[in-house]
Amino acid sequence: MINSCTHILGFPRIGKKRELKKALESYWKLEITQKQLLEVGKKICEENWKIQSESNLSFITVGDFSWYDHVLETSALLGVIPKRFLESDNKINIDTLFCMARGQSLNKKEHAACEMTKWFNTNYHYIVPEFSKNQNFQLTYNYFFEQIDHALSFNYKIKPVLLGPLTYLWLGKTKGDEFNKLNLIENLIPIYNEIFRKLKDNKIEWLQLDEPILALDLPNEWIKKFKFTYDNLNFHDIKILTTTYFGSISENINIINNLPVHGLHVDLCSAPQQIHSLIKNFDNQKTLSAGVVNGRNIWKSDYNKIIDQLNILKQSFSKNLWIGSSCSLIHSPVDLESEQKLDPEIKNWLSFAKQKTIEIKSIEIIFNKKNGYEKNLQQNKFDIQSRLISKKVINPSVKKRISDINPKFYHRDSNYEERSIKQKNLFHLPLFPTTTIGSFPQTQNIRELRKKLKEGSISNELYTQQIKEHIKECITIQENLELDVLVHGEAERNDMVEYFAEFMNGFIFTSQGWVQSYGSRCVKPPIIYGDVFRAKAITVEWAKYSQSLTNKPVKGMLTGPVTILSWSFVRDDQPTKETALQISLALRDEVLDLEKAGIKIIQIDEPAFREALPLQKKDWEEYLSWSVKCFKIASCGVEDSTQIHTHMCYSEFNDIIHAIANLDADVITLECSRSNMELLQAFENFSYPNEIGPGIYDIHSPLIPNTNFIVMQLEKALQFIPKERLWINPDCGLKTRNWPEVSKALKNMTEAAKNLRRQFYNNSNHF
Ligand SMILES: Nc1nc2c(c(=O)[nH]1)N[C@@H](CNc1ccc(C(=O)N[C@@H](CCC(=O)N[C@@H](CCC(=O)N[C@@H](CCC(=O)O)C(=O)O)C(=O)O)C(=O)O)cc1)CN2
Ligand code: MET
Ligand SMILES: [Zn+2]
Repeated sequence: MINSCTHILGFPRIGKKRELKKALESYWKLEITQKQLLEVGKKICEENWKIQSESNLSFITVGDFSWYDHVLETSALLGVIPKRFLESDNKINIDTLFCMARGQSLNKKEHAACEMTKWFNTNYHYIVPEFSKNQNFQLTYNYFFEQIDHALSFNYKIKPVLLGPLTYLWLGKTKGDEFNKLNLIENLIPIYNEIFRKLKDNKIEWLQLDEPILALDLPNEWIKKFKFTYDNLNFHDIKILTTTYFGSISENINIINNLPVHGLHVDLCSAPQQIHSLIKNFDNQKTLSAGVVNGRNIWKSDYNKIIDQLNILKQSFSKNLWIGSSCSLIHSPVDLESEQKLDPEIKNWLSFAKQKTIEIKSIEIIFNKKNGYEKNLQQNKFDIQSRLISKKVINPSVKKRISDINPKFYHRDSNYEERSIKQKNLFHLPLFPTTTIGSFPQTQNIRELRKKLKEGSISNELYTQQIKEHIKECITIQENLELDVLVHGEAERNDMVEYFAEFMNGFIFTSQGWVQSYGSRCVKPPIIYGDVFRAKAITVEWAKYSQSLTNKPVKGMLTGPVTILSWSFVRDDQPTKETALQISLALRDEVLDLEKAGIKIIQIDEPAFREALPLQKKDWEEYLSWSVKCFKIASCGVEDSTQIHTHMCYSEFNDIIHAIANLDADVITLECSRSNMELLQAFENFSYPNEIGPGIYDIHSPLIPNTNFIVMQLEKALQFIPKERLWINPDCGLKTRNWPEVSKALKNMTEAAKNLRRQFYNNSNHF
């Protein structure tokens, strides 16, 4: 019989009821002790291992838990702690991690948080390792080994997981001096060897070493370093499973064959076509782990399809063919059984992390025709079929509208130069107009109101009235701060994607389907199961009300099509771009309704625009062609004088600057404060034609930027952006901050704007 070990690449660590989130936030507020926090973490690990053990997986995956982020956890393990976060005794503990992630403002000096960015093409964010030129690596933080001891105390057969050395380096950034971080590999190898030795002491048989960068278009020097690195690693007889995910490794297969590792994991969900090159080229003496259960969506696996794939692989990999999840399950919600209110028909099509773990074992049973397999297979066939024939999915009138789209839908009447003149005459904004990105603090008070509305303990009328009070206060505060373009603050929104989805047909919502976004912050991605359309106006009443409170322009605030799509669980029964077009039309309806209601500035956020870019360049053009078109379908129906803003964050924009320009938004506001305005270089090199508001302070940290700092940031920005086209704003929405922080920070921001205007007015003949 085939040795088909079963395993997952990682399990969600937030807990079934977001226990970790709650514990972390209480700990940061000093409401619980560190001991209590550690206890919560321990319980979650135990629960996760129990799920894997009860599913009879061959291995229990250990080391996937982290307090804030697994890359940060790896930095701590390897001793990559920027000096500013080190105490005099050089000791590190979980508080060090939290300071790095959130910025340090203890009783001493304030230190900026480490940079945070998107994990490959997902909505998960990791803390970017910071390397100094003579970076010293050392094992100083023991938590990885503590997890292993903890798991071993239950006598589980475990498979620890660790980020591989090259992927770890790839994810980091050099700070200070410019140097090639790849050269650090030589210092890093001994530390990994020390880790392997310690694992050997624990009698570990297999180690999962994640090298997902093998699925990217890697520069040659990085490819070459794989052989060198792995030849110099001393695994101490531990078997290494090199894990890849989110794409195909076809291009790098020969490199992988030559590495002294014992197995390879591939993601057959994101890149099923690589199966052919694996059969042709992958060394069949090694173990192949087939990632067949999709960690990135919530649909029940189609066992028949998967068994077909496994049967193809069996012909070549008859000895060691493992069955696993495509990637870590951190990207899917924890447990479908927590959902009590889902439409039972649709619920039967779904599978969350716990169910996926069970699916992996079922697939193994079917594949090896073990006792009772037929019943399992029959039931699955029936469930898959029920979705295919369901009347809930298809809507002919949506299909008709899509076929009616013509080029007029995606072009503004005039080009930016002409539009900008009309807009300047309409708004009379000062030089360096100040604005914010949209959301203001989502206070406990606001969330409780919504909770009560959901439970039915307050009426819709009362809810609306109370939210209006919050909006009013928010507008007053912005007027007092002398901001130029106001927002309503998004108090009525649970989340920028979930909120819009709730008003569109074709979506359903979970009540506990949380997925970690960063640190303690989670999102509850909506599920797109059918054709999407907007039944009625979504934001118009709120926008009209907000605009009625002030003479300054209030931006209408929408989430863009690519972002709604990317931050939802999407259909796998039609091309993604088809779903994207449907969402674009729904948003176009909303944009036009806002304009009709007298809203003259409309922001369409696309923070996921870059994240959704395929990982391999060969797929970029196809993506960019439909994603740009979708944004334009949503935005281009308006008059020249209506100003379209967009906002993007947490990404590197350099490589897609052309596509960003093609969106033809009148104004773009960007996150770039944690990366110190670096990315503006691209906007200068390319001479980005429209207006830009580079985020001038980091809203994800509780630290308050002072006026001098902001002026400095603006001066940096002015090196890249002409003064006539520079806006001033924070780098993202303010919903995670509290009011005292926001008021102080924005006060300093508007002060900085005034300082700068004074400088320019003094130097100019016009004033
Ligand atoms: N979908 C999405 N992805 C994104 C972002 C985003 O905004 N949305 N932004 C970037 C990441 N940034 C993020 C910033 C903040 C939060 C965030 O604050 N999430 C909230 C949950 C937001 C939410 O849905 N809130 C619900 C409330 C859900 C809730 O916790 N309710 C409590 C009760 C209320 C209370 O007592 O606090 C409960 O049910 O127990 C609402 O407002 O209605 C959290 O983790 O705390 C998430 C991501 C990139 N990806
Ligand atoms: C993650 S981008 C956030 C944009 C949204 N308008 C906000 O201010 O929260
Ligand atoms: Zn943002």
